[in-house]
Amino acid sequence: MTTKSSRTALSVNVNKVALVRNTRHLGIPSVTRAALLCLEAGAQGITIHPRPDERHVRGSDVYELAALLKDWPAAEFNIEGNPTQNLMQFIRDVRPHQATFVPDSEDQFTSDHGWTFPQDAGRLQPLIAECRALGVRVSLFMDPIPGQMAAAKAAGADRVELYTEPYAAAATAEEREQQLQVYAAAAQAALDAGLGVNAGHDLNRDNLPDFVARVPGLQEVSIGHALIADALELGYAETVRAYQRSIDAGMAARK
Ligand SMILES: CC(=O)[C@@H](O)[C@H](O)COP(=O)(O)O
Ligand SMILES: NCC(=O)COP(=O)(O)O
Repeated sequence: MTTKSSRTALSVNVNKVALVRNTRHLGIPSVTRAALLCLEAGAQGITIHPRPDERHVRGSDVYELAALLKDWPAAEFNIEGNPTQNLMQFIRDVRPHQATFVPDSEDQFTSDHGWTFPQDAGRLQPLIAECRALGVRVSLFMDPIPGQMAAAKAAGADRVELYTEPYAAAATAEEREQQLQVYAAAAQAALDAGLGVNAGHDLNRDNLPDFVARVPGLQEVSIGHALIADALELGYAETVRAYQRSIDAGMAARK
């Protein structure tokens, strides 16, 4: 359980390093080297989303990153995916710290919605139970709807990951404030249900401070697209430090 002073962990999603790597048969940019440099710079975890079509992260990346992270016991490995597709074999094989269940179709452009209860409960419960029996924490990718959180807990989840694209897409200060209130209410409902709170999708170093400051109990943010884009300009190490500064600014502003 996080306290007011608990620090929000940064988990770097390296999907987009793999996307660039896959455009040639040269093995560069290296996904494992990107993860190593981010960990050395202070990232608290690595996230991947090995999609069935292997458009970016490939099965081989999963095992290579698992091997790397064995040398980083303080860092967490978070594997995302749809447990009714290819995710569960990776979870059984490498037993990451966390499995994040995402309801994506195989050909989905990107993740754009969370699970829906009670409709999804029946097929998720046994898969959640299997992960937990393997010692793997389960986080469910969810829209910020307070009324959905108790059902996510009842399905056996440990945490929810709040889908943050609607927050990131806010075009005005008023819209951002409205969104912050939505996410704060959803996070509080998750906490009240006994769930941990993660968040991700389209977060960046500019929208991160307000989110960290206002969303209660935020344990982890997983960030990829914007962070890797920044790393193309700043390098991995300086980028991770910049995102840690954004998190620190949000922590300092917590009431
Ligand atoms: C679940 C989520 O929002 C992201 O973690 C996801 O990994 C994005 O997938 P792409 O990198 O394929 O857009
Ligand atoms: N779960 C969110 C994630 O891992 C990365 O999302 P994005 O920062 O690439 O949008």
